[in-house]
Amino acid sequence: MNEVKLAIMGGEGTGKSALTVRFLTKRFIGEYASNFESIYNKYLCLEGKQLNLEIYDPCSQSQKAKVSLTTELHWADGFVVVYDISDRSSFAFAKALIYRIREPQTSHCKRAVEPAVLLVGNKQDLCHVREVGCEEGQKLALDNRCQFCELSAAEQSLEVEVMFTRIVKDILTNFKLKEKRRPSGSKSVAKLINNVFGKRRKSV
Ligand SMILES: Nc1nc2c(ncn2[C@@H]2O[C@H](COP(=O)(O)OP(=O)(O)OP(=O)(O)O)[C@@H](O)[C@H]2O)c(=O)[nH]1
Repeated sequence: MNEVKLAIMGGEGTGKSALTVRFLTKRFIGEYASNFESIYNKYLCLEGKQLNLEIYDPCSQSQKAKVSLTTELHWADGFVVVYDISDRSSFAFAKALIYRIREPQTSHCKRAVEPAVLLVGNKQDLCHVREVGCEEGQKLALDNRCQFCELSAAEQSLEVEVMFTRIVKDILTNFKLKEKRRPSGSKSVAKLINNVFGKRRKSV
């Protein structure tokens, strides 16, 4: 069974828990305990594969501390980065998180394929007090090789499910890419060893 690890990141109060709980239970519960972090498990069947999806929902901490992301970058196969469309500062924080995730990978962890990222503008139901334009979110996502959507955890159960399915599919695509790269890598090492020892044998 494939293990898929997804981290839900974003500023305080952007709706990370609301999105996670909506996906897991199809319900919107107004308030969530925010002083502890959780890892949820969900079994899924996607593209004919059985998956064990682990979702990491961090507790609210100082935004400055969370932008380091060191543990998450090593743990997660993909990220959902959430901001609140009615709160510009949460968009600035989402931007900082995305820049951190997209930093040259070798500087913080070695990956064959960069992690999948989906940027989410949550609380679309508050569009009458919108502070972040939809096109700003789209541009940030496009510039940083991320998927993008706007939705409302409060009002849209189906959209939330589609959003999670999209990021999990992207992660599965990355797994396939990694698989493709691995055999060719080992082949070239084998070829190299063969070349070196083959030549030596010939010259004896
Ligand atoms: N109007 C509206 N409110 C929402 C939506 N999603 C979440 N909220 C509210 O926003 C507040 C914060 O939601 P949480 O899910 O606790 O946000 P969080 O990002 O997990 O918060 P922290 O863990 O404290 O960082 C709560 O009062 C939710 O009811 C939404 O789509 N629309």
